[in-house]
Amino acid sequence: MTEAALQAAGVDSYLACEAKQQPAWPDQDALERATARLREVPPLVFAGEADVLRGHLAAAGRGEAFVLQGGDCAEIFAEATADRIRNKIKTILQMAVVLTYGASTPVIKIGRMAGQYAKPRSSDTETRDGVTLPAYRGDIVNSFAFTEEARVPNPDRLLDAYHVSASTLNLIRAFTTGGFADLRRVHQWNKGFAANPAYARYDQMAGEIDRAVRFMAAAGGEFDALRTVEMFSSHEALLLDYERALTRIDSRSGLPYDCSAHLLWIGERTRELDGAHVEFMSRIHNPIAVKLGPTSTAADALALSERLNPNGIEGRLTFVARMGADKVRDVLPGIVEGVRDSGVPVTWLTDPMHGNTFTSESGFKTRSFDTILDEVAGFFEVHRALGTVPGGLHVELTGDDVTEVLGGTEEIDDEGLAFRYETKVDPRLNHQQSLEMAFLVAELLSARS
Ligand SMILES: O=C[C@H](O)[C@H](O)COP(=O)(O)O
Ligand SMILES: C=C(OP(=O)(O)O)C(=O)O
Ligand SMILES: [Mn+2]
Repeated sequence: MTEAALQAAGVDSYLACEAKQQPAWPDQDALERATARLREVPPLVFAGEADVLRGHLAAAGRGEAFVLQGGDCAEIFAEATADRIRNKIKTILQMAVVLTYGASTPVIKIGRMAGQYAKPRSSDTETRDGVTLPAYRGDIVNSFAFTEEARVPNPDRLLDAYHVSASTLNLIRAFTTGGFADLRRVHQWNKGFAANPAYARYDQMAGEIDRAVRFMAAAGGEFDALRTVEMFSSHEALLLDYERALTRIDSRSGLPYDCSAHLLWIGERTRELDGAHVEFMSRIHNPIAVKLGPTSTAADALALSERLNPNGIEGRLTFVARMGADKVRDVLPGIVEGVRDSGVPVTWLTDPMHGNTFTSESGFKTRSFDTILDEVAGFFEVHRALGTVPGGLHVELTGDDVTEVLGGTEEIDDEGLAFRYETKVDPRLNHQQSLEMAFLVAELLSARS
């Protein structure tokens, strides 16, 4: 019955389109067994939650809130531990406090978490010391270990991804509603970190918040809203076998939702208008995002809006600009202007990470903190000049003290990258750099209106 309803809703139409960046599964029977099972498992999110997020994204598009979307480039099964998940949540919560308090703006918190397991790659292969193997495509497909066996796409990993996502999401829900995220613990979130200017600044702000909260409590205020935090999940909807298998008919509306996450996005490498990703996403009713890189045009953006949001529903479509600091001021204005003039509702985020990646002299894939900030500043400048709304920030970050991005007040240099470089794909802001970025974005945001 449900399968019939899904098919009637057209969720398989993408099968007729070219799907880029999909693994070549060697064992089709194993793939079918895995997806058949995934079609039966409970959904990870409820369609009603996705609707709530759509409403929040609409508010961000109007400038009434600000989106903070962050997490790993690629989540790793073995790293889905309580400590690491807690550190990531804590980082997002701390950044959100800085933004909310610093810019007096509600912050919508979205993790690149609980499903960010599939990676598009520039090359299908990787060569090390003269040995060439299939590229690592994320834990949902194969393993990072550099052996022939590890790199074979294994459909059992789809089920692993579902289960690890479920346990991650469970912990996110527990932490954000069970007391950990209570604003009266704002000081504790900063404990245990070494002395550093960003932490000192945070501590001072936490002190002010603490006093305000105590004052309101003494004055008899109601605090339920401060005890829990709303946090949403998101990932790139890259692996269509997985996304389709987790699509369900919403019992309230009879409409299909991809219940693998609240928000799904289409990446820069798979946003062709006639491609399978756009076709699939046009059929589901979650809020969705599309990355726009430096080769995008206003015509591309408008065509995507027509395909993905033909009814002009506010909050349905978010564009994530990832132009590069050297291009954002030249390329983005024409696109934002075209969208503005057409009147279609779009929420604009900046991803200042993906257009600013390079290989350091010592051979690490990295980004520089100042360049990342420069792209964020450029994004705000473009919107200010056009009278449009810079609606949020999309970043790759971790709650751990890794050394993957150059710069910041710790002044991580090329030599320093080797100290704790852990990412399997792209370099992430560490905890301290994330907080530092939040303070700088809070200043830009305060000047938004
Ligand atoms: O996360 C984004 C992409 O998957 C990543 O930047 C691609 O990296 P590659 O160029 O190393 O394949
Ligand atoms: C693959 C990613 O980005 P993009 O599609 O913008 O390159 C990503 O967000 O990790
Ligand atoms: Mn990435």
